[in-house]
Amino acid sequence: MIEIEGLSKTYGDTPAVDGLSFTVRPGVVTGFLGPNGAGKSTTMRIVLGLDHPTSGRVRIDGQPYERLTDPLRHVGALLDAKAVHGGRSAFHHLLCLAQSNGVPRSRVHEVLDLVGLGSVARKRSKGFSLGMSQRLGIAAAMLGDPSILMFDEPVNGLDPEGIHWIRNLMRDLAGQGRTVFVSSHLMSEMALTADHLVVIGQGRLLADTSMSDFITQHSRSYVRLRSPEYQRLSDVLAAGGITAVPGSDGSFEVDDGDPVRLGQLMADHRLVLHELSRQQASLEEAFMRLTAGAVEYHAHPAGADEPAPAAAWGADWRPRKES
Ligand SMILES: Nc1ncnc2c1ncn2[C@@H]1O[C@H](COP(=O)(O)OP(=O)(O)OP(=O)(O)O)[C@@H](O)[C@H]1O
Repeated sequence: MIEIEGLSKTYGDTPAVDGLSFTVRPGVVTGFLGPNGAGKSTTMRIVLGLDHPTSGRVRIDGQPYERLTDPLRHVGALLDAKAVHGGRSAFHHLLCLAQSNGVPRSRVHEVLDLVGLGSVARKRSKGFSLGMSQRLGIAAAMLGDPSILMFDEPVNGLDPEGIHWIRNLMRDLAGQGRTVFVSSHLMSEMALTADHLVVIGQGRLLADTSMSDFITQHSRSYVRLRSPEYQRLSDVLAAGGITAVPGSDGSFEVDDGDPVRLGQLMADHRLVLHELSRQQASLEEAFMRLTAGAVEYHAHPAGADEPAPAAAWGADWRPRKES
C-alpha cells in the first residue's frame, strides 16, 4: 500500500501540498481527484521520489521509495506520457528500463503485446500519437509486474476503445489484489472505474471515502414525479404532507423521497403518472459541489468584464451528515 503522512510541499511561496495524510489500499481502484493545481501530480512525484517533501513522509509497502531495490518491481507509474527519449524505439525504451531494474527481456515483448503496441515496437517514439505514448507509458509501468500502480491522467488522448481498455485493465489489476491509484479529470470515467476516492483541493484533503458514500454525502437525491394532471398532483402531494418543489417540464421533485410510498399515494388517488423516478446526482456534480471553494482557476464567461466568482455554484451547499 501507499501511506502518506502529514505531507507538505512548498515551491517558493506556493504551497502545492499542505498537510496531506491518507492511505491507498490494495484490491481496489482509488481515484485521486482535485481541481487544476490542487497538488495531485506533486503528490505522485513525491511518492516516486522525484520531488522532496518540505515535511511529512511517504511509505511504499512500508519503505521510502529510495530504499526499494529494483523499484519498478514494487511500483509502476505513468506520470508524463511524453517524457520519453523520442529517438528510441518503444522496444528500446522499455529494454533500457528493464535492464536497469533486473527485468528479463522477454517481459518487454509481453508488455508491448499487453498494451497493443507489438506491431510498432521498432518505431521511434517521437512519431507516436498521444494515445500511443500513453500506451507506452502504461507498458513501462507494468514492466516489473509491480504490486502498486500509479497513473496520472492515463486516459488523456485515448480513443473510446482505449478508454474502455484501460478501465478494464485497472479493474483487473485491482481484482488481482494490486494497489491502483489513478488521477483523472474525466468524472464519468472515474465513476465507472474507481471504488474509492481521495479528493484534494489547494493541497489539502477534502475527502477520503468510498465512491458511493462520496456521491451520497455530497449530492442531492430526490424523486421526480410528472403527471398530465399537474394541479391534482400538487394537491395530492400537499394533502399527503409531502414537501415538493416544482421542477422542469412540469414535474415535482421530492427531496429524499421514497418512490414506493409516493407511487402508492398516487395509486390511492387514481392519479395517472407519466414519471416516477429516483434521481441521484452524478460524481461530477458531487465533485463540483465539494471543490467549489477550492477551485483556483475560473474561466471568464464570454462577454463578461469580471471573472466568474469563486465558488459561484454550490458555495452555500453543505454536505449531508452521515446517518
Ligand atoms: N516545479 C514546480 N515549481 C513551482 N511550482 C510548482 C511546481 N510544480 C507544481 N507547482 C505548483 O504547485 C501547485 C500544484 O500543482 P500540481 O501540478 O501538483 O497540481 P495538479 O493537481 O496535478 O494540477 P492539474 O490537474 O492541473 O494537473 C500548482 O500551484 C503549481 O503551479
